[in-house]
This record gives sequence, structure tokens and C-alpha cells, in this order.
Amino acid sequence: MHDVHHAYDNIEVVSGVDLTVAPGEVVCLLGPSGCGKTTLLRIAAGLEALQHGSLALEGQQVAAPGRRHLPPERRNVGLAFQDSALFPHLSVLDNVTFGLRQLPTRDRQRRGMKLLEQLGMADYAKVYPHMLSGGQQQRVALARALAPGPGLMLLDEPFSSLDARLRDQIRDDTLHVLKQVGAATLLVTHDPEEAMFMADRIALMRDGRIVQTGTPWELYCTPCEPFVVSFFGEVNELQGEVREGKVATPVGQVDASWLPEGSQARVMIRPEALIIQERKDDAGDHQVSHVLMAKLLGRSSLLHICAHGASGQESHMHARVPGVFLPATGQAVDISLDLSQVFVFPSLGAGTRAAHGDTQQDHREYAHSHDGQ
Ligand SMILES: Nc1ncnc2c1ncn2[C@@H]1O[C@H](COP(=O)(O)OP(=O)(O)OP(=O)(O)O)[C@@H](O)[C@H]1O
Repeated sequence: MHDVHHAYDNIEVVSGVDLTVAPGEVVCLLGPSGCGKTTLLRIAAGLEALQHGSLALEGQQVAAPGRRHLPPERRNVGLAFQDSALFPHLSVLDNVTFGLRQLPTRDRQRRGMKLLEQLGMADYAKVYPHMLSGGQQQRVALARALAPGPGLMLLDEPFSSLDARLRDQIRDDTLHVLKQVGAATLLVTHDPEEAMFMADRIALMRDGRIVQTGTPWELYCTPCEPFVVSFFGEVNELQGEVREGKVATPVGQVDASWLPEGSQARVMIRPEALIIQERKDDAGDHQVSHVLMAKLLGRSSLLHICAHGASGQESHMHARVPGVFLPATGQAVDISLDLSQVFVFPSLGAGTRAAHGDTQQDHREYAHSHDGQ
């Protein structure tokens, strides 16, 4: 896709999107509700006419504004949506082989059965859709979309109607099948964890634009703006003035040497960036950093901390610690920072330069926000 714009009733909902998906690559379009993800997928599928820009599939121009475009059924794309309806009057196997009518019966059945096996549904080949659970129906819908061997798979929130445990399992199976068949895949989701689990690359959108494209690591560890940091989860957020290239926070100094001296900086600190150690002495001393509350969340523990800085600053922060770590309320703690999960940006109104510097150290900060979720 190149420079794609799209408007409904003169309101632009997609603005200047450039996006490529390589053969065998899984790209996730990630973003909050209403940011234009589904619209882009529908344009790729041919369900929505291209209004502006260009769109090519396998090197062939399939749509151009104001011209007749290649219809969806001739695009060699496989579609699976959140509530993909199966044909109720056809068996599971007949649903999967529906798009393979040009093949001899035996080849058709062999291909259908292979996909059903890969998705754990071979035992259900002869049953009808109404006899399946939602998760099983979703597996069949995926097999049906994959059966013709499409050059591009377009998946719109395909797991969102499933409960958490089933979703994890089907996601996992789907990822393996997509990689085995080598389909290029564009998957829409609003769930950052799902995107990180599935994607080779993520394109994060906001208000019709792609904010950042990159590997899950690039988006999580080198976010280009505050929205990208906070979209991937809760963040401790602080403001401070740049002095001698640093911002002082209650949990230590943070490098901001790329920002103008005296300017206001926005420091974003992921909860896992706070490294907490219990102090033997100072119990009950509220002039030092201490625990306000500790909660076990399962795989990790969440600590509410009252952080005290050397020059008297104080801040309520959240720390996430792997496993079970539940210090008592009032426990004095030492806090240090994993700077790889701390990001610094200019404060709002202080210019628009992103946190990307030449090196990792160029963007360090600290915060408490959910503005992307
Ligand atoms: N057919 C339509 N007519 C008018 N407006 C539409 C239409 N389809 C979508 N919109 C609007 O376009 C914007 C983008 O919608 P889109 O469905 O592409 O977003 P999304 O990111 O997929 O959201 P969600 O995750 O909630 O599905 C929204 O503001 C939506 O209300």
C-alpha cells in the first residue's frame, strides 16, 4: 500500500498509509478502536474501493483511484474475520474445500484434511458447523481461508470472540500454520500482547496514521513517541527540567542530554524498569522510599511504591516484579532503574522531536499513564 487515504462521508479515517507485507511475513495492524485498521484491511481485500494511493499484490497493481479494481474473489487473498460465518448446510470438510472446486475431488479432500489436521480439527471433518464451539468454528474458518493457498491472508480480530485460554491455544496453532504454509499475513488487532505474539512486524496506528512500524522489539524498546510507550502497557510518568543534560527523578537521574538545557522533559518508566530491593533498616521511616501496597497478579507482583528522591521529591509509582514478591506495607526499599525501559521525550508543547536518538541512551524517561489504551 502506498499513500493510502480513505474517507467516509468526507471524514478522513485513513491518512497517508504506506505498508508492505513480505511473503511469509506476519504483519499486525495494531491500534485503538476506530483508528482505521479494519478500513485498511477492507481496502486490501477489495471490499472497499481505493480512494487515493496505490495497492499492489504480488507485484500486480490491483487498485487505483477512480478505476475499476480487481474484485475480492480474484485477488488471491484469504479472509477471516472475528465472526466468520461458516456455511451451515455444509460439513466442516466441505466448508474448507469450498474454494477448491477447480481441483479433482481427491486432491481437494487431501488438502482440506491436511489443514484440518494442522488446526486440530481432523476429527470433526464430517460434522456440521452448529455442532462446533466458537473456537472450533474459528479454526474451520481459518482452514477455509487458507485452503486455496492465498498469497495474502487478511485476518481481522480473528481471536477476539474467544475466551482467554482458548484464544492462546488457537493463536499458537494459527501462528504455526501460517508459518508452515508461508502465507503473507496482515492481522488486525487492538491487543498489544497479541500483536507481539503473532507479528514479525507491527504497524501501530492512531487516528488513521501509522505512528511506528517495526519488529515487536523495536516498538517496545525504541518507541518513537509517548503514545507508543503507553500503548504497550501502564507506565510511570514524570515531568522534570533538563539540568546539565539530566532530569532528576525520585528514582534517580535520567539522561536527557539531547534535549535543550532548561526545557521540560517527560520521563516514562515502565513498571518493570524499577528494580526494588528491601532495606534491612529504616522500617517505618516514611522519609525513604517504601511500599504502600503489594499485590500478586499471577506471573508477577505489582508493588505500589512511594518513591523518595535525594532532593525530597516524592512520587507514587508502580513496580512490576516477576514471580511472588510481596513485601509488607511500610517496608523500606532501595530503587534502581533498568534504563533500557526508561524513555525521555520533550514535554508536550516543547517541540515534536521524537525520543529516537542515535543510541538507546538517547531516550530515557519516567511516568504513569494509559493514554494509548
Ligand atoms: N462504513 C462506514 N461508514 C462511515 N464511517 C465508518 C464506516 N466504517 C468505519 N467508519 C468509521 O471509520 C473509522 C475507522 O473505522 P475502522 O473500523 O477502520 O477502525 P478500527 O481501527 O478497525 O476500529 P475497531 O478496532 O473498533 O474495529 C471509525 O471512526 C468508524 O466509525
